[in-house]
Amino acid sequence: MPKTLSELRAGIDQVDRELLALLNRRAALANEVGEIKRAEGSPVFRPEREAQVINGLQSANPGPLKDRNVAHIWREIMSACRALEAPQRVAYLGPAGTFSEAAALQFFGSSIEHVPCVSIDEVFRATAAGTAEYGVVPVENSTEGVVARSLDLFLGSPLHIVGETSLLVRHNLLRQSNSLEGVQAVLAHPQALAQCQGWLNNHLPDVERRAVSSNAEGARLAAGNPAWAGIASDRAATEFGLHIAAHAIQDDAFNRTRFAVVCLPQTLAAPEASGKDCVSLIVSVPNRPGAVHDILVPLKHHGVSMTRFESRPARSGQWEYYFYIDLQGHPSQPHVAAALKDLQSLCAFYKVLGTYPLGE
Ligand SMILES: O=C(O)C(=O)C[C@]1(C(=O)O)C=C[C@@H](O)C=C1
Repeated sequence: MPKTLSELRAGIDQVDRELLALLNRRAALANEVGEIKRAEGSPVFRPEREAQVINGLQSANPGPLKDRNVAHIWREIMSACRALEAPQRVAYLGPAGTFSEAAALQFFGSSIEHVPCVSIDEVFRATAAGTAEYGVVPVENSTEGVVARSLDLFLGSPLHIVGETSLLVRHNLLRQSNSLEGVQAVLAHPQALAQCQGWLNNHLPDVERRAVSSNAEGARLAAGNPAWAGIASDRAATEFGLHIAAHAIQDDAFNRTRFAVVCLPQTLAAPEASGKDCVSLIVSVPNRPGAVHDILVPLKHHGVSMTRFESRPARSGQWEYYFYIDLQGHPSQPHVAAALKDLQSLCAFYKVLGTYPLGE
């Protein structure tokens, strides 16, 4: 005899009570961990431990819950437990409703103190000055390429990278009404205007495109003028009380942005190995033939995979470049340590930006 709806709901109520008791037991344990950390003066946030918890649960997950939902749920549970130990202040490019805020929430969960900043420079400054313990900055977009300002700021910054997260960026056209009739200007961050140019050319070809400091700022302005539209996230629509006049208008359906999580080394030292890690470096090589080729040789020799290789002008006027390199692995692994040592010996400039667990 199949169970009735009310019997099934009674079953769910029972499980929820058990889950509540278990979650509170977990929170009490985290509180005790917090006391030990306070006594030791060690950091509350431990990204490698959180990565291990999630990886372990995903490997043990019998379903029917999907692995990515398991990750989501436990990130929130750990965020709540972490906040009991001590709330973490996180800086990002604001205002509320930006993709940077969404990335901060995806990485840290929702139990954080928000420190919205007016620019990427300000995120670096606020984090270096201790106004925030952590900063979240965009580094790369799958349609538009590198976020040059972030890469340039890394060069002279005391901050290092302790984590990464990537976000599927879905842009919507937001305005006071839910039609495209009468739009006279579209206001958004230049990267969003670029990521939606095909759609704008097709649907609003003669409408002015106006660059503003962030997509959330465009949405805020569109909320005050019926002839203006913004390009921003679902969250921004809710935040500013706007309609979504067109959904997912980005030209690339799989448009993703990668974000780096940064902090001062004294806030959190380089995370220990989680099993799936990455090392980010900035190097420059002497200006001579074959120098760029030579820095790849130790990687091949020691069997280390390179997952990223970007160049930025060194601004010396000499056609010199800084190379931003991501390697797979952790310096505690002998083959990675050996490759880094050989690589360093070939470089005119060498800076480890960070070692951290690979993000989602
Ligand atoms: O294991 C710890 O160090 C904890 O503080 C517990 C916990 C968790 O909730 O599992 C919370 C915060 C840390 O970032 C890592 C894990």
